[in-house]
Amino acid sequence: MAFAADASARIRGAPSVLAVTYGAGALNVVNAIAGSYAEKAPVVVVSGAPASGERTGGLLVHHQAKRFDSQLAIFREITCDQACLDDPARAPAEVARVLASARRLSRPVYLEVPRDLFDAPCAAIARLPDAEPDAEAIAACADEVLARLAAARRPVLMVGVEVRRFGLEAEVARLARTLAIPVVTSFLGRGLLASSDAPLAGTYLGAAGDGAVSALVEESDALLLLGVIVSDTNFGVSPTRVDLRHAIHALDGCVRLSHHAYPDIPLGALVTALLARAPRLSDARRVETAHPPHGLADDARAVTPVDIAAGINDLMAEHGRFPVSADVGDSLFTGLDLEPTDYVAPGYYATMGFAVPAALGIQATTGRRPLVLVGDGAFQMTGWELGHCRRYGWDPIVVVLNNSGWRMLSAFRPGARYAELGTWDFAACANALGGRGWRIETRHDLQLALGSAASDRGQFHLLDVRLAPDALSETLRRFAGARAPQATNNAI
Ligand SMILES: Cc1ncc(Cc2c([C@H](C)O)sc(CCOP(=O)(O)OP(=O)(O)O)c2C)c(N)n1
Repeated sequence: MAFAADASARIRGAPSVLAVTYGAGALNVVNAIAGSYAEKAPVVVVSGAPASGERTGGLLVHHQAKRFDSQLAIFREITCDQACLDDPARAPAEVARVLASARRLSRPVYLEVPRDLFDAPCAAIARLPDAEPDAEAIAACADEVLARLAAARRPVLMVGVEVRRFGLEAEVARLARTLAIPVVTSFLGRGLLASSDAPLAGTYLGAAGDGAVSALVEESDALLLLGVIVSDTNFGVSPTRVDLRHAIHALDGCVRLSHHAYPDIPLGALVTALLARAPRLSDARRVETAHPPHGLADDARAVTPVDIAAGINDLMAEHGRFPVSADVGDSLFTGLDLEPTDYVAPGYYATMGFAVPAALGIQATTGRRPLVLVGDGAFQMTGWELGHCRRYGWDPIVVVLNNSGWRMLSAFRPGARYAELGTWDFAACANALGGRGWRIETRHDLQLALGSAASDRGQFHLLDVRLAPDALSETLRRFAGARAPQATNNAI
């Protein structure tokens, strides 16, 4: 359920809490929290630990892997702040410090509580005030950024995940409108500014994306990256296409310009300073990008990923926007063909198993009915969490892209036998888990199942969509084509 806590933090834009048991529980969430760290989801991990006296009793304690502090050492690597609350007198200040780090950096944190101290009395925990940034440094930084943009012939703004994590979308849309320079989103920032009138040109996917958007970014002589994680997936597998020496990169509270940097510049303070002095630099208009697919055909033809996107877009046009959680593999790329909606997906850390528990976290903490896009391989890992739905009244609509294998891997290495999974009958399993299962063979089946699921509340619906092994999304085809011929096993 660590993915559930992660998705809840993402979609609410606020920290979530994950309580785990020492050892087997805490170490079981390491992969998910590593993904939270990589993609800046502020999850507060609270773990039990051996009682103070047990550490000197001479016995190994059940769940202990190596040393008593091995777990803390592991979580130091995947959280931005930590505390072991073994002294009630110091605990309030330590918890306040750790929670302030989670808010300031939008990254996971770790609290460990010896089991004999869980109900030890201690003083109230005061919320630490946000640190005051240096106004002079921020002004100097904003002036230099704007001077760079004004001197450029082709300035471009790219917005990324931190704009969402720090709730800056409205301010950044205003900044984009004021500067009137072209704006694109990174892969992880997809959906940002979608409902604004900012001069948005689309989502940058490098060699795998829209050629006009890629040209805008790659030919820019002043690329302002606001809150963008510079990774291979965000830069379309080919970082060499973008010369970051000409870029201005604001991430993790630091602004880098070519070969120098301004430390301690919170993104919100930078955006405010830019807004206060931004001139109109161009006359860019919103670019009408290719409209997401609609109009799922009602016929007996086999389903393809673009049909799934069209069917979901039709459904949202009729029933309103669902929050969507997508897993890695072609689910992630099919999600790019959806109309803009709240969308959580591990687009950079790219772990499998995220989407189903993420959907449960969304419904548990927002009350909204989610829609899930997940491959058969990823469903095999965590799809069984759907068994919790009946007890809590959750009713996600789960679309399984069942192509009988790890198609994202075989797209890069055709014929790889390790990618073959056989065909599992997830529809039959759904009924046993307390939901309604649909075996989808044709586009008619898909249209019927989506409409029925949307009209039936109170139970989850699992649409087991049978796809041909070579039925890939256009984006995955381009991604696979974009990689060098000696593609590695690890797709992204
Ligand atoms: C926990 C885990 N293990 C392995 C991987 C590597 C991997 C991918 C990453 C990206 O390297 S994509 C992928 C296949 C996913 O199969 P499925 O869910 O059926 O989706 P599809 O058939 O659409 O590919 C794997 C195994 C991963 N991302 N996460």
